[in-house]
Amino acid sequence: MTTTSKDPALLLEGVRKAFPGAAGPVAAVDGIDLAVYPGEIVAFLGPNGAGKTTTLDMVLGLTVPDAGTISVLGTSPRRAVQAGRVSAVMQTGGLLRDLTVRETMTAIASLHSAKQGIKARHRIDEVMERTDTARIGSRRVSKCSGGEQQRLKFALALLPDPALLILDEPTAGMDVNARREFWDTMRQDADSGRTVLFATHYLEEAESFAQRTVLIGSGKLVADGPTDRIRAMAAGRTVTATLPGDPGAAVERLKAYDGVRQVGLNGNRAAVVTTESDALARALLTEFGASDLEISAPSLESAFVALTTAGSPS
Ligand SMILES: Nc1ncnc2c1ncn2[C@@H]1O[C@H](COP(=O)(O)OP(=O)(O)OP(=O)(O)O)[C@@H](O)[C@H]1O
Repeated sequence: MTTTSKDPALLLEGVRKAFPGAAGPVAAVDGIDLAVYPGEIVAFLGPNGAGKTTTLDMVLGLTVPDAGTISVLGTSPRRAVQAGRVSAVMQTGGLLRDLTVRETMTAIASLHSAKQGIKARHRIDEVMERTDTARIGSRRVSKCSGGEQQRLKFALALLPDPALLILDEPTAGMDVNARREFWDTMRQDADSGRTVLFATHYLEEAESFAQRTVLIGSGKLVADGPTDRIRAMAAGRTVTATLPGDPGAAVERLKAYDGVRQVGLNGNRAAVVTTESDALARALLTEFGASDLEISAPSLESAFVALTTAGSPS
């Protein structure tokens, strides 16, 4: 099948995947629709267990969806991987500890199919320069730091010059410096027009690298849009206050305020998740006669939970 620049590089429609659990099947991915277009760099952001890895495994043809369809560069995930058009840096997947960095590159290049292999072998030097692995070419993998090993995996993924690159938490376990170095390398590659989808726990990584962020929680898409907009949603604060009179009626009024994402009530105490905490605090004090007001910044994790349970924002 031929593709045009308007065709998505990646298309997921109604994708579902469940795993057996003690109390019956657990939906790891619960009906995901997603289109990623050529040249886009998209962060797949979500807390632990959100379904990121399961989704990426299906995109790479490592597992098959229970329902729904996935098209990668106009073909099936498996075919796209076999043709070297999509490659990945995954969390698991080991390197051979006794080989040097350069030997690893050469060995993997020779594993590509005949046509791909010639192309990959010709790219070794260029890719090693680009990923800053050339200077550690003669180092044994076992002597490389976690960050260096991750850069080597990245270099291996670039060997077939894939149109689509999938990264599953590529900086997991790296310290701040190694993480920054990794993203600097990635950024240099980004100009090449490659489509990139990367899973991360870190909002900062989404912010510094992706124009678009897809937020996932409990196997469902919670939000999808420009990263700065997602940031504003996740950066909401919780304003807690005691309400006089009939708190039930106040809850309905509070929901109508700008920036309010969720309103909870415990007795007379209301907890409001909002992106406009100053304005809401002012209104609570002046218009609602509220008292004992507190404003807290939730962790990213709890912001995700609030967003997930607040329903899908537009
Ligand atoms: N092979 C499996 N068998 C049973 N349950 C699984 C399996 N793989 C994933 N799960 C469950 O599916 C859900 C989604 O897991 P997944 O690894 O996709 O999430 P994630 O967003 O990648 O999380 P993390 O950020 O921790 O890697 C979790 O509840 C997980 O426990």
